Amino acid sequence: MARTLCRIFKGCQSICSLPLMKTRLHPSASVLLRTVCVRRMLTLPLPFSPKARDFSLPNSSWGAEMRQLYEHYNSQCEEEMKGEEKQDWAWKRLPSYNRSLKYATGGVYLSKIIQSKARLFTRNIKEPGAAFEYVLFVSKDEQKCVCIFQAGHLLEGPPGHVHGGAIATMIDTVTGTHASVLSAPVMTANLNINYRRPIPLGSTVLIESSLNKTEGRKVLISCKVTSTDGSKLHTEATALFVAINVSHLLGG
Ligand SMILES: CCCCCCCC(=O)SCCNC(=O)CCNC(=O)[C@H](O)C(C)(C)COP(=O)(O)OP(=O)(O)OC[C@H]1O[C@@H](n2cnc3c(N)ncnc32)[C@H](O)[C@@H]1OP(=O)(O)O
Repeated sequence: MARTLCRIFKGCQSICSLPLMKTRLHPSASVLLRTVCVRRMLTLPLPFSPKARDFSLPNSSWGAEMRQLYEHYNSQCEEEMKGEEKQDWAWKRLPSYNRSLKYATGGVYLSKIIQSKARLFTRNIKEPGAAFEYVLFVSKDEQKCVCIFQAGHLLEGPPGHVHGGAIATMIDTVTGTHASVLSAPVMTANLNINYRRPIPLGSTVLIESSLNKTEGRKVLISCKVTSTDGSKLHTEATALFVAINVSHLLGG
């Protein structure tokens, strides 16, 4: 609860700081304005739920392999310590929501209904385990990103195997998230995929993304999808992302 309030407060802080930057107020008036702003924001309906679900946390649908790998990477993640230095860590788990909170109000051209109903493609199926179950970890130096992906029964393409479009979706998600961590918001400009070996439905695979190079606004990434022990190569890909200004998304 305290963390949630802290997140909301931080959001409010940036909003409340705008008028203060432009007008010269007596310090006591500034404090009052901030307090009123924060109180008002807390009583107004928010554009997103303050209790947003983090889909990257384990749920009952996760198989033993998914859980073991999650524990393996999670045990190497940053541990939050109160009042002390944070411990060394090799990986960081990236939380995952079904809506990007930062842009939750959507583009100016979207209707209110679309804005309120829009959900991230990979996180829009309510039944746990039915479609995309995944968690992403990014390395400390951010050169690598690894995703543990369990493909649910709704992702069937060829009988008993995962649809190529679903694999492409996951590759785009993993490499795109990695590129965003490395850069600013990005969009996929180019995605090349070689499908080498089908992925059985219900299985867990590793999707590994590596930075090839950055060139100005361009981020070039390579990616491979393997069995969890690394012995089978299922898919290989390269991707080009271009950093965008968010206004790029507001033009329609
Ligand atoms: C949490 C979940 C994360 C999921 C992440 C998923 C990300 C996505 O799926 S995004 C959706 C799919 N992608 C799109 O819809 C993008 C549509 N395309 C666009 O909006 C634009 O073409 C965009 C943003 C890619 C580039 O446009 P713009 O910003 O004007 O850049 P532009 O000046 O054309 O190009 C910049 C550089 O990239 C290069 N470039 C652009 N497109 C390509 C391309 N397809 N192939 C090769 N190079 C390209 C240009 O040659 C240029 O290079 P240089 O600087 O060396 O001259």
